Amino acid sequence: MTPKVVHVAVGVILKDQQVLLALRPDKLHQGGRWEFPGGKVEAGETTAQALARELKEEVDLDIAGSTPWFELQYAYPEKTVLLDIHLVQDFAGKAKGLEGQPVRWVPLSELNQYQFPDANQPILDKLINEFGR
Ligand SMILES: Nc1nc2c([nH]c(=O)n2[C@H]2C[C@H](O)[C@@H](COP(=O)(O)OP(=O)(O)OP(=O)(O)O)O2)c(=O)[nH]1
Ligand SMILES: [Mg+2]
Repeated sequence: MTPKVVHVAVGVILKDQQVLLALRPDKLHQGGRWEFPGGKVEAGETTAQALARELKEEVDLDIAGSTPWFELQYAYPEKTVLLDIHLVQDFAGKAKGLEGQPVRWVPLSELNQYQFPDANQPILDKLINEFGR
């Protein structure tokens, strides 16, 4: 079987030492874990375009732009993901879970209380290193 890599646009949305998290529904891959909002990049889209679309669809935010931060590939037993992680610090709107999912602004100092998808550890480490205080 050819290993397929799923390209995912991930938004680390920061405001006042807080980051926006959303709870993945139980039935989804890595369900029951808190994620950085985002989703699969579709054919013909740039990562930035995919991210803007996903953030509007999932959490009702309008983003003015995003800054590529880093990429991370991770092999789950069932699929391999390429997380293309962008920072978002310029946005409008009030975050709400448009798909019925809980969303929460979480202080960076409290991130250790949340369970994330297995791939996410490097994102958390880098967040604390670069933005924590
Ligand atoms: N959004 C997001 N996805 C993550 C994170 N960490 C992580 O391993 N993933 C994985 C879980 C999924 O396998 C994949 C994202 O796919 P998804 O199913 O949420 O994609 P989507 O929003 O386009 O949803 P759908 O239209 O396919 O239902 O990336 C994260 O922090 N945020
Ligand atoms: Mg998604």
